[in-house]
Amino acid sequence: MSVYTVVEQDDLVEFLQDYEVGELASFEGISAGIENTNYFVNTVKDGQRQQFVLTIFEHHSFDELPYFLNIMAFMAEHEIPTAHPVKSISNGYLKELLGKPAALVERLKGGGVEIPNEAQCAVMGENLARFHLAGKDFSDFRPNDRGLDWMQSTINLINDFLPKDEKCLIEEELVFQKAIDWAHLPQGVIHADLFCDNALFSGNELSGIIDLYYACNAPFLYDLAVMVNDWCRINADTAEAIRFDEVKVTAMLNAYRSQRPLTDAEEAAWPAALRLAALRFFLSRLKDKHMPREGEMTQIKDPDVFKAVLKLHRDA
Ligand SMILES: Nc1ncnc2c1ncn2[C@@H]1O[C@H](COP(=O)(O)OP(=O)(O)OP(=O)(O)O)[C@@H](O)[C@H]1O
Ligand SMILES: N[C@@H](CCO)C(=O)O
Repeated sequence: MSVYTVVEQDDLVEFLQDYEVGELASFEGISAGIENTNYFVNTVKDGQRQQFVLTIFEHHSFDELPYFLNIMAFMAEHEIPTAHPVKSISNGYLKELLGKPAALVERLKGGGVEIPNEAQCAVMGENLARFHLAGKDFSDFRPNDRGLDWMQSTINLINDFLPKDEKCLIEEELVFQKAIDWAHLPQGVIHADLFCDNALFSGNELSGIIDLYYACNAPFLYDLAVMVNDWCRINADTAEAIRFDEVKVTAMLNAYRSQRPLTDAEEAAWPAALRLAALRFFLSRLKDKHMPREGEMTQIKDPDVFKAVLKLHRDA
């Protein structure tokens, strides 16, 4: 259960007094998710039930959160399905609760998908392109803090924990990636972590994209590769047997291209983007495994999945 910060009824009643959301009716901790504390919060305003998600940020500082909350609001206002944060009376979207940064956001309908179908992959491709296009009018800038510099410092940090084959694989891949001209590909606001557990669906309808807390400015193509690597994978009992479902890959790419055609340079860089996206999550999962943060839930995300994905793309 990922409720690191326990909220009592009195705390919440007091917190909600700074919002125009009516009276607290009920609340309940959310077990999914590993980074933050999340609660479903139900209120009643003018006789109408209203539903929200309260997030207490366990790792972000007060300074970095306005960027993410502003993107969520911006995207929701530009008809990209995302959860709109709720403005408090005194301090905009960001508040403090029990000494930590906290925000109340609109609760979206639907649930996560475990094995996405072809139609859902297409919906995600289309909506990611719309997200990228809408972001062109978003004026704030945030560099990618999971880019090549982070990858290099992460491998330096975890080097001693890794078997030789993993070290070689990562080091070789970093040399390859550093030689790619990423800076000249189309860039803008990207989600950067759009895995299956960060989108809520009702049937084949996308109700919303969540967890925008890695959003940053980076090449659009990389964002698409992050998504293909998670949504279009066919998992197997062993990581070595992982494959890709080419029907889903094609559905996702074509739906993306229907909204924002890829440039020739992007088409050429696609195999490298798939590798870069695999490397990023291989490294973060290795770091979480070998150097877990203190107090973090140990819901291990398997690094071997992305090791296998990286090797698959390198061999392709
Ligand atoms: N706006 C929302 N509407 C409905 N449900 C939500 C919303 N935001 C989060 N949830 C639910 O809460 C769960 C946890 O949220 P989330 O994935 O953002 O967790 P986290 O700990 O903040 O991040 P991470 O996934 O990186 O660990 C989601 O799986 C989803 O079920
Ligand atoms: N989506 C990431 C975790 C959150 O960033 C992963 O599956 O490794």
